[in-house]
Amino acid sequence: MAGEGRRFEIGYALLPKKENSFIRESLVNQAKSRGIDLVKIDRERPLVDQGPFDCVLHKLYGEDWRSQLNDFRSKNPNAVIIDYPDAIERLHNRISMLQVVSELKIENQSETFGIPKQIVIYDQETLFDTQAWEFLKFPVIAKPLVADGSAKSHKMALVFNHDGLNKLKPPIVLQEFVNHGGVIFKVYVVGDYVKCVKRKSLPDVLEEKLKSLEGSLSFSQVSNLATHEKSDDKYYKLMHLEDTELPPQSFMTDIARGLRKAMKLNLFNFDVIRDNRFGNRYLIIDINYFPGYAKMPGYETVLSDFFCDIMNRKVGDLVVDGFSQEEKVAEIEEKPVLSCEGEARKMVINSDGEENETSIPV
Ligand SMILES: Nc1ncnc2c1ncn2[C@@H]1O[C@H](COP(=O)(O)OP(=O)(O)OP(=O)(O)O)[C@@H](O)[C@H]1O
Ligand SMILES: O=P(O)(O)O[C@H]1[C@H](OP(=O)(O)O)[C@@H](OP(=O)(O)O)[C@@H](O)[C@@H](O)[C@@H]1OP(=O)(O)O
Ligand SMILES: [Mg+2]
Ligand SMILES: [Mg+2]
Repeated sequence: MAGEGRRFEIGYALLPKKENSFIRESLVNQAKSRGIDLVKIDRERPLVDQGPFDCVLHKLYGEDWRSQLNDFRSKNPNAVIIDYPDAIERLHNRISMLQVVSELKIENQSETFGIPKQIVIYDQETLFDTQAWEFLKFPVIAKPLVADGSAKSHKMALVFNHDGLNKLKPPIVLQEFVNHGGVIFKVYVVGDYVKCVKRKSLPDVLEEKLKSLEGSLSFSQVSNLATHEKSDDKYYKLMHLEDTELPPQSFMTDIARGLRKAMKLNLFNFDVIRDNRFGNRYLIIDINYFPGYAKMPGYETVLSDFFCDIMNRKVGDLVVDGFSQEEKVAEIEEKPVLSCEGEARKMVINSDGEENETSIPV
């Protein structure tokens, strides 16, 4: 049970596609058996008139939703919001998304990590001014700058040479395509929990083929295939997914923890590729808020554990409302609320304190 006999109510607000994939009966039942009721938030009614929820779980954007969350927060100061809109917003821009990776410091002797070389292009002029981005080598991937979950924001192009530039529509990020053996690692983070899985990716591109290849190749969500689709997929077999070694778990966990703390987010995944040129160098190419957890085996248990931990304030370095527990503690009056494992925990107050800047550093 989440608490001593007490039940908790978690309200969720998700788009229909997400609701269908995530809110499965198996999850609802498992959470229920552990004292957590998952309740759909009615988008036709103000959030403040509903619940009162102990926690709001959401993946919705826009000003209206943001102000509804703010109202809810001021009326329910003890409720937890997973996650805070200002923290999520960083992931809606492919430059600010990866900035946090560049700033991350992790001590590791055997592996290194980083991001691919990239530049943001706002207009056609800069796009064709190759001097502006001469530090990038073909092939490059052109990604829409905005990553807001729309179909458009997932439309990418692999550009082999100058001819391929004509079809691109700024604002875009041009990112060096790094050969990585056709396999991508997706690292799912749920609070303290970290799980790395393999997925199919784009195949390597040989340098000598670059000139002869047509200008560019468009694609969308190449790694987002359901498991059953993969088994008969010839390409999937060709990539020897089975034979590919996962990156060291402790290394991925360190990166995940670092990102979680820096971004103040609990629910996200990040895409990692292993640079063929080095073998021990990993590049983070994408971070997604509230990804497809249902694709993780046993996701019901992982998520139910997380909900219980949140309700009992047991998540290590609990990140709620955009502040880590440590920051809250430094900033606000300390009030022990729940006792877990013999340790007094601090109450996390939904203060209206200084919110993070919403402007995106590019
Ligand atoms: N720099 C890169 N080098 C090599 N391959 C890359 C690179 N960037 C992206 N890819 C490939 O393109 C795919 C899509 O890129 P990315 O993950 O940035 O897009 P997305 O639409 O945000 O994906 P998601 O569905 O995970 O949100 C990746 O899964 C990977 O296969
Ligand atoms: O369901 P949603 O619309 O949230 O789609 C998300 C999708 O999850 P799904 O598998 O449930 O479709 C994620 O897949 P995995 O990384 O887990 O493979 C990833 O593609 C996110 O980028 C998508 O979020 P968006 O960037 O579009 O907001
Ligand atoms: Mg991705
Ligand atoms: Mg993405």
